[in-house]
Amino acid sequence: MKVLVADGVSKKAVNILEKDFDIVVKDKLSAEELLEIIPQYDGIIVRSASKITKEVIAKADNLKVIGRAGVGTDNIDISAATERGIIVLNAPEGNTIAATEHTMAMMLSMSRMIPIANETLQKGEWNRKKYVGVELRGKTLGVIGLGRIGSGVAKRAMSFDMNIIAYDPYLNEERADALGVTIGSLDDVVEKADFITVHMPLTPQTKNMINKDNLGKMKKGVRLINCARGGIINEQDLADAVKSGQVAGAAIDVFTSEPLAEDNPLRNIDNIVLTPHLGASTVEAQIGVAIDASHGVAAALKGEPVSTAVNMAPVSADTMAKIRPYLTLAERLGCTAQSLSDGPIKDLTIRYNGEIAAIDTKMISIAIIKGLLNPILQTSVNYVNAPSIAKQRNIKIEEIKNKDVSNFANLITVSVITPKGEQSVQGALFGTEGRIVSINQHRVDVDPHARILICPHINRPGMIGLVGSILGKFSINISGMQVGKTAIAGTSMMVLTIDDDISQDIINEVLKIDGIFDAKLVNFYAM
Ligand SMILES: NC(=O)C1=CN([C@@H]2O[C@H](COP(=O)(O)OP(=O)(O)OC[C@H]3O[C@@H](n4cnc5c(N)ncnc54)[C@H](O)[C@@H]3O)[C@@H](O)[C@H]2O)C=CC1
Ligand SMILES: O=C(O)C(=O)COP(=O)(O)O
Repeated sequence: MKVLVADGVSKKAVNILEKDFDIVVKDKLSAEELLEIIPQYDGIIVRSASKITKEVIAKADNLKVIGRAGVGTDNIDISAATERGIIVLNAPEGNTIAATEHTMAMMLSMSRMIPIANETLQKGEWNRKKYVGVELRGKTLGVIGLGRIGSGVAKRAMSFDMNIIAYDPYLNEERADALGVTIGSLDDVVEKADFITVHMPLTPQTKNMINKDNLGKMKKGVRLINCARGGIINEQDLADAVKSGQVAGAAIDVFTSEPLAEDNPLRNIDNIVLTPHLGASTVEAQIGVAIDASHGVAAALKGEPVSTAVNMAPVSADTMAKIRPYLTLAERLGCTAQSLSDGPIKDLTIRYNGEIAAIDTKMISIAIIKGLLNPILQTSVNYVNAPSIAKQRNIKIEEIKNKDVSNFANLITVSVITPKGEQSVQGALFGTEGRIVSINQHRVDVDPHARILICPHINRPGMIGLVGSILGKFSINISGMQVGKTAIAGTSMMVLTIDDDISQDIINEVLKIDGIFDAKLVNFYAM
């Protein structure tokens, strides 16, 4: 598979990905070139420069994953990607410190007028009177958006003896208390703060959140910082407020249009400090986000779940550690249930018994659905699109959890109903190894790998030999065999593990044997 590493993402990404994939690096990529080359790629890693639009996604016939080496995914059309089953993931933590420190740098350089003092001094102007700044000590800093970066800024500002007032409608009180900040409304922040810094994504709610109306309500001489996203503070309104003296200074790293447009109103105003979207631009942050994004991309391309996917049900790292061992087994149970069924599946019931019932099983159920659908569909079914494809196919899904279980520490039961009846398969984890422990009420112990041929048959001597000789005739090697017991009188279940490919003609020969009720091939390679 082929991965495009764009936008000057650190070469660490190449080091990680080149072991398993073909890598092409394009530090500078025009919109036209991206549209032209995207069909060749299975994965892409970008920063904020490349725009992965609906049009790009429409042409991305092989794309399975978009990795964002950074936080903001506003340069990616996530709903278009989700519709095509493309995983979008980000690297939310690697650049937090860089953006936090940049915000502090911007706040300090704005309040001490360092950029203009430097610029004029470089030209030979020794002007100590003109560049008298203000202290941070004792001032109130309003933090809007108290997430990773906002809380880091609050923490650092406290060490400058600033008072913090924060507005974040999604913040729980416990976290605010732990941070030791006062929580207020947006109006509180607007009216009380001497400095205001914004740290939330650009959304319909946050766009133009700071505008001429509330700029007018702020303390005269307020200073503003935006190291989050261009447009949260209306650029024209801010420029006007700085020119009128209502706002004493502003420090802006991000813009409505990047690279900075020639006619951007924030240009050429002495009290405004501008940087070209440098918040994440430290050596450490770029290495961090490249490592995180490329591990995510590698996992996605290998069909494994990704904890930083933004278009999938979110799973914490802690939950992921608990569920990871179950995922392969879950997928294989889904694949087995599909192979056992005759006709379209109408209902899928997933039962979790034992220890597993206590954990968040959402992703395990998605793995089952993925295993169930992948063998029968042309489109690749993954952790992103599996639930919606099941819905489109009118498969009713029910999850039942119960801590009670006998014989096993944990048990997953996958039952499917088709117009021809019900089929069920159970699996359990032994250590980290998944086994199929029952098929249609026949107790077995099967390592679900390669291909298995499942033959319910009459319980009489010689049946295994008859099937074995047919497979032998076609030079099919049997590498494992199990005969399942059941309470159902007179029937047994033969499960043969087969390494080679096996055609329907051979299966038809097996079906002709007197006393063989059925022969179902489960091909785990087709998942
Ligand atoms: N300048 C740069 O180079 C960088 C910019 N960023 C940007 O900084 C921003 C913050 O990043 P993180 O702290 O990592 O994100 P985060 O997700 O940890 O925090 C965002 C916070 O905003 C809050 N929020 C959401 N909607 C809000 C609203 N309507 N009003 C007030 N608060 C709201 C959320 O509850 C959350 O606490 C993002 O936009 C990100 O893209 C991040 C890294 C580098
Ligand atoms: O991570 C973010 O949200 C950023 O804004 C950083 O963007 P960049 O990767 O430096 O183009």
